[in-house]
Amino acid sequence: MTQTNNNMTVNPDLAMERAKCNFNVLEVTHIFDGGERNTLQRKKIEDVALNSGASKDALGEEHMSPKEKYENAVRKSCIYATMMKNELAELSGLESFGVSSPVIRRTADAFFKEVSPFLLHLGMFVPTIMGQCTPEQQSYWLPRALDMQIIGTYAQTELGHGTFIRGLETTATYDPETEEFVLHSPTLSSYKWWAGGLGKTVNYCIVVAQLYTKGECHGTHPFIVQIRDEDTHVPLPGIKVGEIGPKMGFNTADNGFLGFDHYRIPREHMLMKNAQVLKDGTYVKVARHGKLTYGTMVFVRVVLVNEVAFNLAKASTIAVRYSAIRRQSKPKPDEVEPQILDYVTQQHKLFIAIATAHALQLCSTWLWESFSAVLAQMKGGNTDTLPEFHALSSCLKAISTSDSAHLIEQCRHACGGHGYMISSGIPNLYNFVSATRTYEGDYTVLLLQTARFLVKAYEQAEAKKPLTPTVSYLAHAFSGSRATWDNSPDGIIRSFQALAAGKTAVCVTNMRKRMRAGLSQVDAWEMSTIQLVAAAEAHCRAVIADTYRKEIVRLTANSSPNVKVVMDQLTTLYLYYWALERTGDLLMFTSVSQKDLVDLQIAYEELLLKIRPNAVGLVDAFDLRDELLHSTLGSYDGRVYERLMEEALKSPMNKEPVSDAYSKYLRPMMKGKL
Ligand SMILES: CCCCCCCC/C=C\CCCCCCCCCCCCCCCC(=O)SCCNC(=O)CCNC(=O)[C@H](O)C(C)(C)COP(=O)(O)OP(=O)(O)OC[C@H]1O[C@@H](n2cnc3c(N)ncnc32)[C@H](O)[C@@H]1OP(=O)(O)O
Ligand SMILES: Cc1cc2nc3c(=O)[nH]c(=O)nc-3n(C[C@H](O)[C@H](O)[C@H](O)COP(=O)(O)OP(=O)(O)OC[C@H]3O[C@@H](n4cnc5c(N)ncnc54)[C@H](O)[C@@H]3O)c2cc1C
Repeated sequence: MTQTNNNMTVNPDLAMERAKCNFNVLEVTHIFDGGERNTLQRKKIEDVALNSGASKDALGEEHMSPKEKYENAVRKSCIYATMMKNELAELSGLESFGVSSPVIRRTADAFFKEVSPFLLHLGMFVPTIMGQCTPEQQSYWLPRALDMQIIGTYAQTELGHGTFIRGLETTATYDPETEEFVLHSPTLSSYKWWAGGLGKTVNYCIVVAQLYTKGECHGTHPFIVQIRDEDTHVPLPGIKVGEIGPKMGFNTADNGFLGFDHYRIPREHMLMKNAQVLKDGTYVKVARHGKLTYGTMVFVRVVLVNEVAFNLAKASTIAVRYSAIRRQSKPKPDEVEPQILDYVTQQHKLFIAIATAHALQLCSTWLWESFSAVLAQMKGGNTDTLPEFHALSSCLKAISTSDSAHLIEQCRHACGGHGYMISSGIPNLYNFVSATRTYEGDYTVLLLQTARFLVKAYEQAEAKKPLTPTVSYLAHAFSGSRATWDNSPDGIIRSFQALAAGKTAVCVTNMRKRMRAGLSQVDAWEMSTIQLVAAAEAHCRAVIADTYRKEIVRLTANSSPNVKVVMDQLTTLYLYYWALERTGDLLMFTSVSQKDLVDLQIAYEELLLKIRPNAVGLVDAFDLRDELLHSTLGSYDGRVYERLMEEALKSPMNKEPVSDAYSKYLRPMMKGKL
């Protein structure tokens, strides 16, 4: 059944797939990693972090009680944090450990099937200190946080409000007598809720509260607040803190609640980069843009695009490898059962997942570079590019998380019944990624932020004013004719832009009509929000398609011919897939004909067949070690059935030949003695 490859026993179907792959897998790995240097660095980090075996558990997390799971996650977080401070810090070339390294973050996934209770410390607490403190505050807090002498989280959301930050109820009232802020939770709905690590792990947190001074409310501001004793870890007087209970995922992250009873903190604990309260209580606004206190959220939205691309790469690796070893049905009676990867419907489910992982990975790098440019400009006092960036990061966060969650679920469907096993790895990926659609700004809410920007840009285009780069296509929205359909990649991208422009135009027209009919601006906007969300989605798809195409052309300029071909096939597949998903829109806003769409469908199906021989090579190119996949179905060697059985035998239910439930309940019932 199996054959040996590099001292590893490999399933013969997988070995056959690898033999027929016609491109250089390593070259594609370099493209995905952003260059050969990054691949080498990633591999070194993975070797140091994973070869010691410290990431492994004797008993699978899924068989532990919630308390055991949590304690095990803390244990491994401490091991990993220590590695990050020592050997990994040097390897990742960082002066201080971890904060900007997605590789370090991704490697951590080998340690946690769900997430680390330190995720919010590194993902939001530290970034907030870096982004919202004055230099003096930073020099005090940052070294302590980076060295993990203190552990923190980001407590913004309350029981009553998550989306609407301006509606938060926690108050921070300045007392000039003592030069302190008094934090208070006036209602049940004002209790902080959700912050990761808050339940049991952290001793500090960033608290976002309504600032009152001299009797006036100045809106929400961030404060750094100690909630537990630095030595005993006991919650401090005036603090009510706990864990919020079981969730769909994130069950090792001890998400918590927090309430304050007139709890006092020193004045200096307000994070004062963007606004200050002087000793006498005078409020001073420093920032040139009103929303800079939302900066950590923007940072995380950028990071999340990369995060979900990585998780989608994992799910597609699992599902494609499994589909190569799984044989099912007998369409041709004289032949052996085919690999399920040979079914065109299976290819339709899976190849878009591979292409989307590439599209999002490349977009995330581009987004990160744009973010760095915006930050550099803001350092010089210029916030002009922030609105466009907020619109861009909002829609990319919304669409990338939503598409990834959908495609991960599709990967599960592609694995049939076995995909439903926790040991397949896919349920944990789905539970993690489906939360990303909600947190850090819900899908609809963020698309509506992008829509605000689109409508303004449309009005600028109408007035023939200059447009910012990502919406420059709106300048062509007033030609009066429908965009010409052309099925070349550039032609399809132009059509996606025409959809976004057309949908935005419809929204503006409808809102104006509604206002003429007597609705207020707010109500006219509200009545148009279904279409506004659709316009923002179309805009985002145009941005992703354009960026993916441009980046792949750039990155493959010096690639070998077969790599160029397979990367071009994936990009084209992405464009065809989304054109076919949006045929109704194309008929509305472009000159596409019924025949064009029939031809496009045929071209799409032929493309699936062309990609088919390279499918396993493409997921191998993601270069995800088995430790990161945590999957019985997706391991490199394809020993799926052996692993499923090994995992089943580990179930505590199999420890005893007869369950206690037999004598307690089954037997009495069956004997009529219950
Ligand atoms: C050691 C162990 C191992 C551990 C392993 C880790 C290893 C780590 C290694 C390295 C670390 C690297 C980092 C890792 C990172 C990992 C991933 C991170 C995962 C983190 C997990 C996070 C969990 C979730 C956390 C949260 O959810 S926190 C809470 C988030 N909350 C939200 O997002 C709320 C959403 N709501 C809003 O943003 C706003 O309320 C709103 C919807 C935007 C509306 O705001 P508001 O009402 O104030 O404004 P409007 O009136 O609507 O608009 C007024 C104008 O303002 C503009 N605007 C709004 N927002 C912004 C903005 N952010 N920037 C700029 N402009 C903005 C808006 O457009 C309007 O403009 P106008 O011109 O139209 O008027
Ligand atoms: C796993 C997880 C971890 C989290 N970690 C943290 C954390 O560490 N720190 C923290 O502060 N928070 C955290 N959160 C909270 C998270 O940020 C919020 O749940 C999220 O921002 C959504 O807000 P909400 O729950 O208030 O949803 P709501 O705003 O109540 O949304 C409910 C529904 O109403 C819709 N809706 C709301 N407002 C509008 C509108 N204006 N227009 C149209 N539709 C609207 C939404 O689209 C959604 O469908 C976490 C959440 C989860 C799930």
